[in-house]
Formats: sequence, structure tokens, C-alpha cells
Amino acid sequence: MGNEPLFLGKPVRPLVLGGGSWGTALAFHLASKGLPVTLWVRDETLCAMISSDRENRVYLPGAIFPKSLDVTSNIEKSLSEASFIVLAIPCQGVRETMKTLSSLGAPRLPIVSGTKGIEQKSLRMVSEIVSECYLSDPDQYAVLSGPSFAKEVVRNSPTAVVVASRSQVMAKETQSLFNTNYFKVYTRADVKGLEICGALKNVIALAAGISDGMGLGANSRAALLTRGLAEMTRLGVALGANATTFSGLGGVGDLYLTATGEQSRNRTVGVRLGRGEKLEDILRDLGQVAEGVTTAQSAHMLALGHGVDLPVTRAVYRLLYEEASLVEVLRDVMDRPMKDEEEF
Ligand SMILES: NC(=O)C1=CN([C@@H]2O[C@H](COP(=O)(O)OP(=O)(O)OC[C@H]3O[C@@H](n4cnc5c(N)ncnc54)[C@H](OP(=O)(O)O)[C@@H]3O)[C@@H](O)[C@H]2O)C=CC1
Ligand SMILES: O=C(CO)COP(=O)(O)O
Repeated sequence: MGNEPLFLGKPVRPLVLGGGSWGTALAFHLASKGLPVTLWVRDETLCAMISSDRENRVYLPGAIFPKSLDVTSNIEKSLSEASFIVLAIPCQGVRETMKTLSSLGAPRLPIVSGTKGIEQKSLRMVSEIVSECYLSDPDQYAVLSGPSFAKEVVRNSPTAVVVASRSQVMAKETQSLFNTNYFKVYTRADVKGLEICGALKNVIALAAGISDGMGLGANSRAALLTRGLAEMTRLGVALGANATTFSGLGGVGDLYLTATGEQSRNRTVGVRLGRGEKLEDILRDLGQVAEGVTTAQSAHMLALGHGVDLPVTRAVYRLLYEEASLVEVLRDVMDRPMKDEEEF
């Protein structure tokens, strides 16, 4: 008992919310360190299957759960036993989940978020939704992001990510908690920048996939990644983020992974769109979230509201939400006025 690891002064009892690939991978990762982890899965049938198989065969087949990983669909009981929350629910479900937690009346717990996206309609980042609906103290919030496919994390492939929190203590303690010799965790202070990186890189990955699906070639993909990074940075800086965050693991690192890695759901959606398939058919086959689809709309609206030019995001938005054709959006991007590369 005396040597029990602590997180912010309390015994480590993580409650991971989200029984998809990322929630399962993060729960697996922490439990592999011997920590007593509870994974909350909203669907009772899936929860029972996972519990008897000791494996999430729907979302992350092949990762056999360590002994200390427990699964539940009872959020109330698991919340009362937890000392902090790891959030791994798709962005559009975060508000509803935070409201549910608040309604249970249990003490508010610190949150480490692995969710990437921007809420539609409200155009809020995850940190903002959490602070509106659940946590009043932003120092109890951290975001964990960076190039990290769930499947590779549970295979112990060497991976490097970054944790950002307004509080240095929260950042450092989260770093120590998640760090292993195959999962290297860096820290930074720029929560907003890291959240914008994680959200926007999915939209640019969709664009890169579209370009590849159309067969446009390696030049086009490189141009999209580079100009995509420039527009991610432009939006971030306009919203008060630090430009250097965009050249780190959560920015260029995750952008590169998602836009070029075959495992990416966002890239896959893009490739199939680029081949002329319908979005609804692609999403039905995928059966998992591709956050870039909703974020394309949120980011486009956010950019309009702040007077920021996001041509690649606008192209993806027009294709997904305005029924523009592939030829039209390509022309929009290529027919823009000539400018200096350094022009912001
Ligand atoms: N997978 C990855 O490699 C990585 C993912 N991420 C991010 O993590 C987040 C989660 O993604 P991921 O796990 O991959 O997604 P998946 O599509 O694999 O799984 C989503 C999970 O969330 C559940 N869910 C959906 N909506 C709600 C809701 N409103 N309340 C509660 N649970 C809900 C689903 O439940 P049900 O089955 O009942 O629908 C499912 O268990 C995303 O923001 C993603 O970008 C970040 C880094 C890596
Ligand atoms: O965010 C991710 C890896 O860092 C996962 O990307 P996809 O959601 O495109 O699979």
C-alpha cells in the first residue's frame, strides 16, 4: 500500500471512457503497467462480450487484456471508484457524456483527453466542452495527442506522443503515468494548439486521401501536407495557440501519420471519396469514427468566423457538405491567386 503509485496525490484508478479502438488501447496501455484500470463501454452487449473474451474483438482484435483491466457498462459505479478519467469518446459525444457525469453528483475528477475534433454547431474544442459541462478547474485537464495508431500502441511499437496542460503538475504527472520505454511522452503547455492540431490534421488527411484516391500523385500529396500544415497553424495562431506546437508531434507528426498511414480511418475515407464513392457507403463500411468528416464543417465555420483562410479545409467541406464535385474543389484550390509562401 505504501508504494502504491499516486496521480495528483491519489491512488491511480483510471476510468477510461469509450470502448472503441482508442479507449481500448489506452486502457490496455495503462493496465499493462499493472495499474487497476476500468474501461467503460456504453453498449451492454459489447461490454459482456469483451468481458468474457478478454479482448475487444469489434474495435481492437488481438489485444488480450491484462489481468488488471476491468470492463463495465455501469458508469455510475465505475465513476465512484475512479481517481481520474481518460476520455476516448468521439468528439460529438463528449458533451452528452460530460453532462451524464455531472448529473451523477460524484466529485469531479481530473481528465486526460485523447479525443480529437471540434464540436459541430458550438465550434468548441474538447477542453471547452469539458469546462462548460464538467470541470471548472482547467488545471485538472490535459490533452494527450500525437501520432499513435491504436493497433500499434497495443503492439508496443515505439511511439512518441505529447501531453499538454495549463498546469505543469498535471502535464508532468500525466507524462509519468503514460510513459513507458515504448510509449514516450513529451509535455507542453499549449492545450488549445494541441487540440487544434489533433482536430485539423484529420481534415488534411482526408484531403491527402482524396488526392491519392484521384490518382493525382506524390507531388500533390506533398503540397497538400505542407499547405495543410500552414493553414492548421494559421487557424491556431488566430485562436491564440503557439505556432511551435504545429511543428511538434501533435502537429506535423500526427499529420504525417494520418495522411500517409494506411491504418488511418480519415485517410481511408478520403481515398474512397477520391475514387468517387459515396460518403454514406464509406462510413457504413468503416464502422468507426473518422473525426475529419465532422471537423471539416466545424473548422470551416470557425475559420469563417475568425476571418482565416483555410483553402484545403474549405475544399473538403465543399465536397462533403455542398455536393461540390472533385473537379470543382481541385480547381478552387489550384486557381487561387499567386502569393508569397511566407504570407500568413
Ligand atoms: N483509434 C486511434 O488510433 C486513435 C483515436 N483517437 C481519437 O479517439 C477518439 C475515439 O476514437 P476511436 O476510439 O478510435 O473511435 P471508434 O470509432 O473506434 O470507437 C468509438 C467508441 O466510442 C463510443 N461512443 C460513440 N459515441 C459515444 C457517446 N456519445 N457516448 C459514449 N460512447 C460513445 C462507441 O460506442 P458504440 O460502439 O456503442 O457506438 C465506441 O465504443 C476520436 O476522437 C479519435 O480521433 C486518437 C488517437 C488515436
Ligand atoms: O489520430 C490517429 C492517430 O494519431 C488516428 O487517425 P484516424 O482516426 O484517421 O485513424
